[in-house]
Amino acid sequence: MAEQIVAAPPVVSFDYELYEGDPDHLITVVATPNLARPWIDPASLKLKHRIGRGSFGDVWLATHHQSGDDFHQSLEVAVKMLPPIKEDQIEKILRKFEELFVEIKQFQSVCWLHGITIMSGKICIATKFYEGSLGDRMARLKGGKLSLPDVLRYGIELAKGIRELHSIGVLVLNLKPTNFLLNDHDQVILGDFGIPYLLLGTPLRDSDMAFRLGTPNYMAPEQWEPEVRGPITFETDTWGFGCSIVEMLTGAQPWFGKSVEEIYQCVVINQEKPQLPSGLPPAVQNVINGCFEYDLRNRPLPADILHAFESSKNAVCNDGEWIGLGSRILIDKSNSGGYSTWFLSKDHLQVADTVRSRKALNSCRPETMAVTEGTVVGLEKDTDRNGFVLVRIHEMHNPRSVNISSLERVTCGLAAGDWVRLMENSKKHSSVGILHSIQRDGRVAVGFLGLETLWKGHSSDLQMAEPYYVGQFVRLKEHVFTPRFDWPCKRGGAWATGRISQILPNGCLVVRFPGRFVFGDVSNSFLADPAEVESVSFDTCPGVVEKYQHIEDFHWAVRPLVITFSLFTALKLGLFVRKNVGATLKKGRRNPQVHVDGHARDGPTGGNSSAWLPSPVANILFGEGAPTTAAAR
Ligand SMILES: Nc1ncnc2c1ncn2[C@@H]1O[C@H](COP(=O)(O)OP(=O)(O)OP(=O)(O)O)[C@@H](O)[C@H]1O
Repeated sequence: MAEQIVAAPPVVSFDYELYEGDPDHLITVVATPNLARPWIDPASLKLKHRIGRGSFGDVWLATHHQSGDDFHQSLEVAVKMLPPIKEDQIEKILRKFEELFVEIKQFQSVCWLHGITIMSGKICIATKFYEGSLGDRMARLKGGKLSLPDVLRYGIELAKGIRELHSIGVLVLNLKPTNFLLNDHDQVILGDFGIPYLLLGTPLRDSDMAFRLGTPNYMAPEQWEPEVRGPITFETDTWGFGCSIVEMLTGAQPWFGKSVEEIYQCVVINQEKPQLPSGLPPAVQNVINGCFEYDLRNRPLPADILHAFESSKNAVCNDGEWIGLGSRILIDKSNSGGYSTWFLSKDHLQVADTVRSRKALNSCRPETMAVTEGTVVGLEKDTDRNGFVLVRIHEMHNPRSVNISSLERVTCGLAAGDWVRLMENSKKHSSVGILHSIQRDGRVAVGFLGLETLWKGHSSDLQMAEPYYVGQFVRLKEHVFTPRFDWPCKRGGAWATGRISQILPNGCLVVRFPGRFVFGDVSNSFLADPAEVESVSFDTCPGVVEKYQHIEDFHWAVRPLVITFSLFTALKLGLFVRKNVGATLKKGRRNPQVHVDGHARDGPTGGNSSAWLPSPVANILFGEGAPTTAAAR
């Protein structure tokens, strides 16, 4: 099959045209093959030797020979040979590459692409050969780290490269110093233009590769299992950028020395973050800390990073220490409903926008909805930061000045962060998700469990869904027999009830079961599809028994406590009854007319109390020597 594809490659056109070469060799006017076509004849590529081996394939130094009627050219290129891909997928990758090729070639901070070919059944991507990478440079330095001015300079160039790729919808997903190449002007160039993104959704032959989408030490939490903990978005690259900056500043790779499983445990399960060194300009410290937010929506975008790095560039003196005041003040998330500065600055309000008070993120905390619905009629300066807007509220004469961070834009009845349901069910992904963005023209991006990337569509495809919040009790719906994820059962076999401990950006619920007792390291946390669960509360529990059972869901200790308490109460009751019965019996002996002869007239308050109790219970309550009817006689 691969041979068939090789035999029928995209038509190689050698039309002549003028071009301006790669950015390092500007305005070299030559006649050259048609640059809009990425296909390279494999016979024109000669591999010389391997210069590196990465998780996404080997890199070879090669010579690319090109010739036409009146030109001949031999160029040294680097060839990235991708891991084996299932044959029926190769054409798909080639097409994807062709779509990106022309656009990527216009970028200043992304490696110069020569083209693509297939050799020995493997996809090979030829790029300009650079002298080395930032990783190589760092390895040669004492301590392996760069000075702060260099980190800021390279950081700015990198953020620009990432922003360029994002502008055409490409995620890099593999940001790390060995992928940052250096050009002749000591500028950093993105060596990986998004190969993991190119391979996204492509079944690979190597099962280990299929499970990850990047280099573990630099991978964001959602990158490990994008369908489950995703989606992967532009902010996924922000995490990788933060890891690279930490490595440049400290000389130590994040999670160095840990196995892939250990890194997964640290990043995904324990939610740990790489440690930043101290003494950084506050703006840089804020933005890099923001890169390690677990919820990707709270992370900054490359534009925010550029802003912070550029504002700090001039505040750094020669010895690498920073001078002067930092720029942006970090909003304490605890005071802003769980939203970071970066989250809040992603949507800029405009005059005529409909707004309402912002609810706390993933929380049911009752908010004072100061603005249930209003219209923005005026903006203050710096509206993307921490400014104020004038809002006209229905039935209020004068517009009110409201802090921008306490408002959310409502379009077609929806605001970013709302729970939404897709009108048409899909088998592949959950029907309930979280709205990530809504444009003023109604275009939406939604995170759905089961999808690796954001679902894009129109608000008319969605309807509001019941919101979930952290702390809420949930149980699988009755009609769900085979849930998407494992879900524990109670003793009787019914689904257990758990409590939401976290909500992932795709709506996936992390549910803990405090009512279940588990030994040792056994996890008591389960994932759940929001479309498969229903809320459980005292109000929804129909009877007393159900209400009591719901109390047991709060903590596994409730049942043993209740049993102990019941036994204790029974014991106390027994002693109380025994005392009273004893007194009555004594009275009865003194008064022989009291006739103790049978069940009908005996009762708990009269005669021989133990007579109406089964003898074992009587023994427990009154002791072995308790008087039975016969003994009494
Ligand atoms: N265009 C290039 N010019 C010069 N050197 C390159 C080029 N592309 C990659 N390299 C170097 O080749 C080596 C291997 O690169 P490669 O990207 O395969 O490995 P990696 O970065 O460790 O892994 P990954 O496959 O995850 O990207 C690196 O040291 C890198 O700097």
